[in-house]
Amino acid sequence: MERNGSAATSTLFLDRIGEVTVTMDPGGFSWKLIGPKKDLVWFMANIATVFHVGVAILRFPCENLYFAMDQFWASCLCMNLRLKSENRIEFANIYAVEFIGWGLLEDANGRAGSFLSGSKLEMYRFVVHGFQRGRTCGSPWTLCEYTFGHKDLRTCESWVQQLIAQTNIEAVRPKNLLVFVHPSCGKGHGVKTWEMVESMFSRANVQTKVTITQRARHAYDLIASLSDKELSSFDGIVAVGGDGLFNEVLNGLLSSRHDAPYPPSSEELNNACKKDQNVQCMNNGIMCSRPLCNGATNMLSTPSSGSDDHEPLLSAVGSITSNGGSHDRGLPADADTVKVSFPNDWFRLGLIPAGSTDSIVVSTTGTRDPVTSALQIILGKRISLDIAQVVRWKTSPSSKEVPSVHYAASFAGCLVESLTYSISFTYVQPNKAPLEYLVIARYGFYGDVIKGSEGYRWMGPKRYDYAGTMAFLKHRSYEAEIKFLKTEEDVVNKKGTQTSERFHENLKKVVCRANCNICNDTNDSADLDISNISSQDSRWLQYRGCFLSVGAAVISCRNERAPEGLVAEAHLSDGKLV
Ligand SMILES: Nc1ncnc2c1ncn2[C@@H]1O[C@H](COP(=O)(O)OP(=O)(O)OP(=O)(O)O)[C@@H](O)[C@H]1O
Repeated sequence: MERNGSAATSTLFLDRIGEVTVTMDPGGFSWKLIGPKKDLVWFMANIATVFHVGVAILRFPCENLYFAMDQFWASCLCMNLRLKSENRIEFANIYAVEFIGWGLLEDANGRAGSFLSGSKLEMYRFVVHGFQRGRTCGSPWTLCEYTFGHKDLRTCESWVQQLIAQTNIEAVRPKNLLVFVHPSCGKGHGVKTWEMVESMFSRANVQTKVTITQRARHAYDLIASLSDKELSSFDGIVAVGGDGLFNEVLNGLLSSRHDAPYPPSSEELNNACKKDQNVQCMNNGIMCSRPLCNGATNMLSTPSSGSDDHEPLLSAVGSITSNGGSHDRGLPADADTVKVSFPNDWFRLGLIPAGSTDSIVVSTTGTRDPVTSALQIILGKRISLDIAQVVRWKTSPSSKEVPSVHYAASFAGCLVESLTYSISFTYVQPNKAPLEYLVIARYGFYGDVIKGSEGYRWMGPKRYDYAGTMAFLKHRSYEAEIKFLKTEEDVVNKKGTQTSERFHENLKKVVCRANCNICNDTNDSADLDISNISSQDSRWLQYRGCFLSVGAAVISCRNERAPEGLVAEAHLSDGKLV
């Protein structure tokens, strides 16, 4: 390899193209065909184009000859296009570089042994595995590869080393991942989906420890039972499946490792209300005289490193504390003393879509493509993902009030059961939300649809349509009271309406058709009782009534700074979180 300033140059052989001059610069590398061969190939390619069109028009009578010529012209035409468009690749578009040893390369005509060079093309070879990004944001990425060769082993090794070093500069790529594959997700293609992308991980030297799940909560149990030492030996966890498997992974990870305080229970809220004379209790007296969820508003709200990509998948949640020492990820050499907690900015979560709806993947990558997601995981792309913490305070007369905590990246559904629960739903917004999210905790219709759909998994994704129709035909409504905290800096949608205003407007449209207790008890003839909870803090609104579904939702818009620490509470009668 020769050096010319910051650029390195070599003469290599490019498979199916010929001898090329390859030049590496700070952003990528490019190649040019050498000498007369280029002209010859260009000449042949252009002649081929003309003949191909001509032969197609005349419908040459001899079919075999026509076919042979057709193949030849087509390959020349294809090469013509490749020569024009693919003579440079950026380091950012390379996901693996592999040395593959001594062997044959093909010449420009696809033969091992060239009529152009007259020699057998055997040499040391390395493959550059790259990809082309979709032309529009949200279109899938496609794989491409280039095999280069040289008779000198050292030249090849030197190129491989330099290319690997360059491709690792842009982002810290994961080296060791824990993978969970749900075999019966979506249309039952979980394992096939993993097999499709598995070789990409091995090519890129990413170790994977794969578990095919045997049952629901398998991933949850395994992750929750990992010691800190075991967990810290991985750079992240990848789910191959749908939103449900991802949420299982998320909950297994955060259940014991997310230390933020819970939002206050309804009991605490009541007490706080009573103590504070200055605060006026309204409706059922549920109110708060102090800022709600101080601790919880810090959860997962650590500012993202500023390196959030705009097309990525991986989430930066979690933190690690240690007693000093370091290796490449900042973990101590003596990992026995490692304590893994969240949030931190090294542990990643990844999702390769194979589910029925794949809403998390679509909302983060913009496309539902396993190859694109696998590439983004390998490249170490990151994005902060909004996570909702839902705390259920069990308030049945016979039981103590025990908080049960769930985390949701898409939505959390609740099932109606005989016990009465009070649920505090806390939504915490990361400081920066570069993509569009809708995070919802719902009770009612959606919970029933999800429960109903599980029995029809054999239908594949259509089970949701079926279960949805059945739930709709039952025509239930669900009683609830919701408290909603408006934010200082509310999200304004494209039409200029604020999220909370729209929420308010939507609620006013709800008409009680179920003759429910809450609406019957309401003195006002309006279907819903919508009031400010506190005259002191007009940001709190309370809604009482019956709903098709109950939830709290925030949409953070692409490239807009979203409100921080938005908190909503839903006190549900007869709800069980699923
Ligand atoms: N081997 C398994 N057998 C049965 N259920 C499983 C298994 N592995 C995981 N599960 C459960 O199946 C649920 C749904 O899985 P997943 O989300 O992967 O697929 P999906 O429901 O088809 O997709 P989506 O959530 O996108 O609609 C998960 O919540 C998980 O708990």
